[in-house]
Amino acid sequence: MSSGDALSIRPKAPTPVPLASLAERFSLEVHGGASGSSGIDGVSTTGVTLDSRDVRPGDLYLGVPGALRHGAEFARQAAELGAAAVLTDAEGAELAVAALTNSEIALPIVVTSLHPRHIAGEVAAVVYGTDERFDAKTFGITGTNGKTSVVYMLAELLSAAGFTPGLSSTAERRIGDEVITSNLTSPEAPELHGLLARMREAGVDGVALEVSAHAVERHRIDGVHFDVVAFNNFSQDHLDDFGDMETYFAAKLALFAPEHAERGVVVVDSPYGQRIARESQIPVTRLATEFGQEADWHLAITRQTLDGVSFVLQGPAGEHFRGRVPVFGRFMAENAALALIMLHEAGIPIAQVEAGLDGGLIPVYIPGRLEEMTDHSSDNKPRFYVDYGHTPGAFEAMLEALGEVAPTRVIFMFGADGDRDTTKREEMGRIAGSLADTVIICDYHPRSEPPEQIRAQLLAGARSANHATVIEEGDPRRAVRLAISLAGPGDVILYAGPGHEDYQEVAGQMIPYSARDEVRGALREAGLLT
Ligand SMILES: CC(=O)N[C@H]1[C@@H](OP(=O)(O)OP(=O)(O)OC[C@H]2O[C@@H](n3ccc(=O)[nH]c3=O)[C@H](O)[C@@H]2O)O[C@H](CO)[C@@H](O)[C@@H]1O[C@H](C)C(=O)N[C@@H](C)C(=O)N[C@H](CCC(=O)O)C(=O)O
Ligand SMILES: Nc1ncnc2c1ncn2[C@@H]1O[C@H](COP(=O)(O)OP(=O)(O)OP(=O)(O)O)[C@@H](O)[C@H]1O
Repeated sequence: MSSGDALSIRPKAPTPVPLASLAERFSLEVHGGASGSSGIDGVSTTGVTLDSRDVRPGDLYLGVPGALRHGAEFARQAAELGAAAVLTDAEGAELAVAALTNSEIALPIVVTSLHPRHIAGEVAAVVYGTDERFDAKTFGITGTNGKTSVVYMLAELLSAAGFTPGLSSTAERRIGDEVITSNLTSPEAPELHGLLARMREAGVDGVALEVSAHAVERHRIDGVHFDVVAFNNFSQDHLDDFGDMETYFAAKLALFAPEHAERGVVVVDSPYGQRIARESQIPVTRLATEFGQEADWHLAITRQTLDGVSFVLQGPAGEHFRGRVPVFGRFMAENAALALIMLHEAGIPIAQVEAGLDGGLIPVYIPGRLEEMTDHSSDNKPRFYVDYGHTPGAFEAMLEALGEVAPTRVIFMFGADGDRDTTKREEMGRIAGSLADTVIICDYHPRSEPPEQIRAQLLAGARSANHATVIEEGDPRRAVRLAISLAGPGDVILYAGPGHEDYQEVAGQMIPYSARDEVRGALREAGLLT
């Protein structure tokens, strides 16, 4: 269950780093504190974490102040798990001393005058050796929808070009063939550098990282030097955290700066993309998917069906690529094109990628993104897709894409996150009600909100469209079976939200629930899957 309770990924053979050298490099003061906390001579560290529950012996535990509590309060747990020292701020030093009172464990406490979160990435990069000494080609993608898809496209194309890819996304962290389920989309900086160090040990030489707006704004990518970063699109999401669209946009724009990356690639179909291209502090190249939009690269869709989309990509110096992805939706061609251009900008020629592909087919598999559950072995059966989309922009992109590949009817089922951005719910409902034929509203992650309250907002939006048949069925298990019962030959059922996830968060409980497994089981019950 990806509830974030897994221990973070670490290198298998870290190199100890003397605490004294970190103290000098980051101007850390040794805290005298109460009796028992010892000096730092002879102390070295082999790992970094800001979560006391994640401490391994020899770790430098970062006591970080947060919205709910100060991490230094957990210094005793860190000590009991074998931390070599605590790095925190002045307030945290007092809390750590208090937490360690009457503890037989003497733990050095070093103090920074900065916010501990603001040096976490650089400290972790030094401890793990993932600073400038990490020479893998490193790519980052930000935007509201499609980041995970682009990350998987990047990994597939890197592999075709002869690289050993590693990736970090909302769905998974992948280190060569090793796959770990993710908790946060973008892990905290210490975990990210531990992951990069593990990747280097595994011979990974091409890294694709999903970069959420939170990651940039909350220093989670500090210490990472991206060869190329990209921006794909921007629409409403996460206003619970950023408050307004301009603040959310500024968090993404901040990635296009020399302290983070060398070069950028920007999709300039939208005014937001054009703004990134204009205001970027690093050189950018532009991709347009709409005819007539001024750009360096141009994408044209040549064919699309439910089984995939074919496209042609033209570059500024005559570069030309004819390709296909086995997932429907013109935006999936855009995701592939963006990944191709990112590799090109990092000095990996399109011809080198092409040489590793069979006739331009990019055999990408993106867990829980328009992932087909049926086996479409015969066209007189309905098709069932599970997706991760949970924003108005994603709903519009998916449903418009389905409209272009003309299934007979679209049955669209979804819910909405509790305790997150509530202002996008009516719009999600309205878009669904406008573009689908039948809408089934069910529960997703209610969290601490009453599920019927969330459904009511979605229902209001869906009914305001005065178009689709709108049905309420709170239990997603029953909603899946209802959708299948309503579907006829050639119809498409699209279940948006849960994607790859294997849990449902209800009133503080993480209930095991995999939408993909549930759908496959229901399809077998209905004789639609062997
Ligand atoms: C808004 C946000 O990003 N909050 C993150 C932040 O919380 P915070 O700084 O307020 O920390 P806190 O919960 O008060 O805890 C303070 C400190 O005590 C530590 N602690 C806490 C408990 C304990 O037992 N031991 C311990 O050491 C914590 O690790 C933390 O360092 O640091 C915490 C520790 O790493 C994260 O768990 C928490 O993510 C929360 C769960 C979250 O929901 N984040 C979401 C919004 C997020 O980051 N989403 C983005 C975007 C996804 C997308 O694009 O859709 C993502 O990248 O996932
Ligand atoms: N380029 C795109 N433009 C618009 N919508 C897209 C695009 N790519 C994918 N989508 C839609 O958005 C959904 C989410 O895609 P994906 O998980 O790749 O995005 P994400 O940005 O990683 O989401 P999150 O940040 O929540 O992890 C997809 O399942 C699809 O419906």
